[in-house]
Amino acid sequence: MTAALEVSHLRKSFGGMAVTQDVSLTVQPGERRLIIGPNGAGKTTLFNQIAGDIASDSGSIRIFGEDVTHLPVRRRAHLGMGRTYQVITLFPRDTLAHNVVLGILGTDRRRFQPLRALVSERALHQQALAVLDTVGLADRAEQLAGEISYGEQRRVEIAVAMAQSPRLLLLDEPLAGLSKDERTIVCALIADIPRETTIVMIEHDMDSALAFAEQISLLHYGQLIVEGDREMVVADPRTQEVYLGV
Ligand SMILES: Nc1ncnc2c1ncn2[C@@H]1O[C@H](COP(=O)(O)OP(=O)(O)OP(=O)(O)O)[C@@H](O)[C@H]1O
Repeated sequence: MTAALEVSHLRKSFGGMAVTQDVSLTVQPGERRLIIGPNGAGKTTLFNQIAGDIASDSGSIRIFGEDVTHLPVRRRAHLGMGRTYQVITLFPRDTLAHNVVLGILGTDRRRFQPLRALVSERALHQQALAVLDTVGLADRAEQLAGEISYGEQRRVEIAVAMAQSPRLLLLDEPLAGLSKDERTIVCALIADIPRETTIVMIEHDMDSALAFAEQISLLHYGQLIVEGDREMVVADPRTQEVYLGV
């Protein structure tokens, strides 16, 4: 079976500091993979390399068999890669509906055809309402993004990423900063994503994401040091020592 994501010997240094070091990782289609590790382990840098937000020093990245190592973010998105960011990226002074429209246009060809975009503005708005409806926020469509709760903003971001029907979705700490109740809602939203979408998720707080994780990779000082199914990784003494600090 062709892997959904195949990362081979990936490296990145910033100013001589090695942040990811020879990272290799394979994620199968439909898999739910959790990437954990202490602060500064290199998790977000690895995501930025996979998504194309930063160039890698060496190594390669394939999604569904296609070598995307040197492709820009937009081309990777067209091949089915979607992502959310650790820091919320919605425009706070813009309405939810308009934020969703911008998200949809991010990978949509209509973005490059202004005349047709005008014609389809109404259709886009309807599409945005449908996207917001998937996360129970259609009735808040005309509210400013900055006026809704942090957990609701997270839901909108995930809905926008899903609106592009990604085959591979990268979620960077989607539970960070959420209250217990908000975490429950966002976890349920992620659990409902169909298996056609493979998910790789970074989460600093392992407990919050444990139910999601089928396979876990532990990153420490830029290296994957433990990898396997949930029970195995949690029980591994290196996880206990490095990550849980016991
Ligand atoms: N653009 C950059 N320039 C210089 N250093 C960077 C850059 N991006 C990340 N780093 C450094 O690389 C290291 C790893 O950062 P990264 O954000 O990837 O870690 P992380 O595992 O995601 O951490 P956290 O759990 O705190 O989000 C840190 O020491 C960080 O300061």
